[in-house]
Amino acid sequence: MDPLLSVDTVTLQYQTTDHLITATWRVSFNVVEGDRFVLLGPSGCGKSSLLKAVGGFIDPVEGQIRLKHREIKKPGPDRMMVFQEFDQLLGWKTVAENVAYPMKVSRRFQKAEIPDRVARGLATIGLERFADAYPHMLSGGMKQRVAIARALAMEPELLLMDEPFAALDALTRRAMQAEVLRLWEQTGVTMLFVTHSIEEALIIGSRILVLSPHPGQVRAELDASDLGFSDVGSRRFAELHQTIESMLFERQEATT
Ligand SMILES: Nc1ncnc2c1ncn2[C@@H]1O[C@H](COP(=O)(O)OP(=O)(O)OP(=O)(O)O)[C@@H](O)[C@H]1O
Repeated sequence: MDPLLSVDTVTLQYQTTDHLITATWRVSFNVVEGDRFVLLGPSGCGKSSLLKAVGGFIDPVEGQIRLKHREIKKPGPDRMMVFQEFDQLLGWKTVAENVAYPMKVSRRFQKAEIPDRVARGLATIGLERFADAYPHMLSGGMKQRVAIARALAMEPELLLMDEPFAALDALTRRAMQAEVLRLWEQTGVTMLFVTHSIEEALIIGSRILVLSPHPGQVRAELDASDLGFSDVGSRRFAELHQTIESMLFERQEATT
């Protein structure tokens, strides 16, 4: 299948005043339409940097990133990002205004269709009653649902999610994972999802790219499309969990 996103031998670096930091080293992977593609690896292995590069916020020093064969050079409304932080919503705008905002700014849709799109977006995440509420009135989980609805309302080619549930309590996190899977069933949106939780990767991901510690290099690409919520605790889930754990652990031991 023709890839929607192709990341080809991408090296990412940051130049600080004293150091040149290599975040990823020659990372390659392809994401096809409808994938729930997960980038998994320990803290500092360059997962967020890769997502930012796909978002068009940083340029590779080596290699290329292409969306539908076109090189990514800058951010665009075809790639919407959801972050970990609860403060990604605009605090002075209501929930409905927050969802409408990227649609207005990007002019991706006709002005007249925006209210209807906002209403549908809020209905899909069950927050229509909170359309006029302000972000400070919402729980962390609700804020993340609004951020996801806002991104999905743009009908992006690619939904980029950077540890979106890492700051939530365990129960809410579980509920949000189920919510994302439900939204994926509903919309079929292609997702690129960053996490350092093996369990989350196995629940959310149809494919999992395991990255080595800093600087991030591809360790393996695994198929987890047959695993979901109902498989947590199953033998296959435990085996794959163990396989990934030893990959990450072995590598860490080798570098310490
Ligand atoms: N703006 C920056 N300036 C300098 N170095 C940076 C910058 N952003 C990230 N780095 C460095 O690049 C490396 C990769 O960071 P990155 O945040 O992409 O990793 P990560 O896998 O997402 O980690 P985490 O799970 O902790 O968020 C790290 O060594 C980090 O310190």
